[in-house]
Amino acid sequence: MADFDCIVIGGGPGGLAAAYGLHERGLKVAVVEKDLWGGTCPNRGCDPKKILMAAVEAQGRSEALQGHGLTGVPQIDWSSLMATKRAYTEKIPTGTQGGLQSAGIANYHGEASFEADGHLTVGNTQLSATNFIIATGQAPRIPNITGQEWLRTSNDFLDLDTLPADITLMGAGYVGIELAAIANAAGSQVHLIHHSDRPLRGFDGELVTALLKRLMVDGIDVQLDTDITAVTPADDQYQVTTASGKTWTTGLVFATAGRLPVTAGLHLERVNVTTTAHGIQVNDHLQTTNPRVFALGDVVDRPQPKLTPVAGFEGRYLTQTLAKKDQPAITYPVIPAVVYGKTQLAQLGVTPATATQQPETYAVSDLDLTSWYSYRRIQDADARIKVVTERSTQRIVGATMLSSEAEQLINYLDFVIQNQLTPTDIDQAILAYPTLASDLTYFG
Ligand SMILES: Cc1cc2nc3c(=O)[nH]c(=O)nc-3n(C[C@H](O)[C@H](O)[C@H](O)COP(=O)(O)OP(=O)(O)OC[C@H]3O[C@@H](n4cnc5c(N)ncnc54)[C@H](O)[C@@H]3O)c2cc1C
Ligand SMILES: NC(=O)c1ccc[n+]([C@@H]2O[C@H](COP(=O)([O-])OP(=O)(O)OC[C@H]3O[C@@H](n4cnc5c(N)ncnc54)[C@H](O)[C@@H]3O)[C@@H](O)[C@H]2O)c1
Repeated sequence: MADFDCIVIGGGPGGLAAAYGLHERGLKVAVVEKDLWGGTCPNRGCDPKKILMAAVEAQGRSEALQGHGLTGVPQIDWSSLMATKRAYTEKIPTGTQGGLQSAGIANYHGEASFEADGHLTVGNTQLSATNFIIATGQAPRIPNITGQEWLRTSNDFLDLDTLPADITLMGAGYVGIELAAIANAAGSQVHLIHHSDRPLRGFDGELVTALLKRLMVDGIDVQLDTDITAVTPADDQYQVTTASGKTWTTGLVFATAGRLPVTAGLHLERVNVTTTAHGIQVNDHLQTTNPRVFALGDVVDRPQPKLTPVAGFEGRYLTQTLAKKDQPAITYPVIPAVVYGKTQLAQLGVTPATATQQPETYAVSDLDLTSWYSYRRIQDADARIKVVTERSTQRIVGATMLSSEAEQLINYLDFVIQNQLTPTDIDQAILAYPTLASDLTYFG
């Protein structure tokens, strides 16, 4: 039986960060992956989505400049956009596995499961280790409705040969809103259906409403407080039925109603690793209820958002924890979150809602950016930011924004917050003008 210092289960961004880090520190490491090497983000998540989004963003920029120097809005050619995406994603699994092989990290392809004596089985191979890291991620949740077998997922959307003329998305979270933006830009009639009155609960309510309004202006049929109860085949399409009895016919229906931790098949009960409905239970050292087994990334039950940079941060943290004893508990820096599209919703640090509840501690500036040079130049009609400052230090501690530049500005503000910079500190640098970075001193 091959024996290792650490076996990482799951070859996604979190597991790989841990595996490379432990290997660099001289530990004998193996990684097990049951499906695509590289995991969700580069194969069927962030990266392929953002390749499709490049065309969406370009179209949005062009639309904004109609009557301001541009004529003609570019149309999306789905098959060539998908070919561009595939040219990227097709190389990911072999490239990722090749990287492990070149580095000398043992890698096994197959589903890992624990045995009662604590070793791991992958197919016919038995492996043992001093420590294990579970980094098995999440998978799309399929709601329990009549006709649930007809529901597609984001995995299917991101690999569609042809985009139907009409699609329905069940759930207006990150995935639902981003896929709606892509399909809408590519010419599909999109029905974005959400079961409550408030999608994206972690984000500022006013800016979420402004984002949904923009999606509706773009032609998306956004229905809130609507429960889809059945999806049934109708010729070569599907009939969607809601709890109120409303029906419509659509080309495909996608479950975008959240994701669930992937723990089935691991037999965690055999090694006394406890799970909750939200994932694997860990302490503040990412240690599970079995002291030899750790967990990180999307599969963990913790309050931080399930994002690639968070999984990578946890992988690097575990690298230190397993290589050295007596490491402090994990503490997270501020975590930026972005919902991508023609206009992007981004959030970081202290939220306006929290700040408003503590008026002695925080001040909130709600700024309409549409007249600021950076946004006027590109005719961004949505641009708005809420900046949270700490009264005692006058430092920025949080920001929520909507604009076609939000994905960039949020990272500049991340550096400002993380390094506790004041406008005077920022003024010490000469920044290229006129750019988003040269606006930084204007935010307070
Ligand atoms: C459509 C979509 C878009 C997204 N966009 C963004 C974005 O723009 N930005 C962002 O930060 N995040 C985004 N995310 C989230 C991001 O993909 C995840 O947070 C990230 O991939 C988590 O990394 P991970 O290593 O924890 O898990 P994963 O990347 O999911 O990797 C887990 C791996 O474990 C493997 N595995 C599972 N069980 C076993 C087993 N028993 N044995 C062996 N292997 C196993 C799986 O096959 C998988 O490859 C997106 C997600 C989706 C679905
Ligand atoms: N841009 C990004 O960084 C990005 C993009 C995609 C995904 N992600 C990550 O992946 C995670 C999962 O994304 P997601 O969009 O699948 O989940 P999500 O939790 O963000 O959104 C799912 C939404 O569907 C709703 N819902 C649940 N059941 C429903 C039903 N029956 N009908 C209609 N609506 C229903 C939920 O209330 C929720 O608001 C995110 O939380 C995020 O961490 C990030």
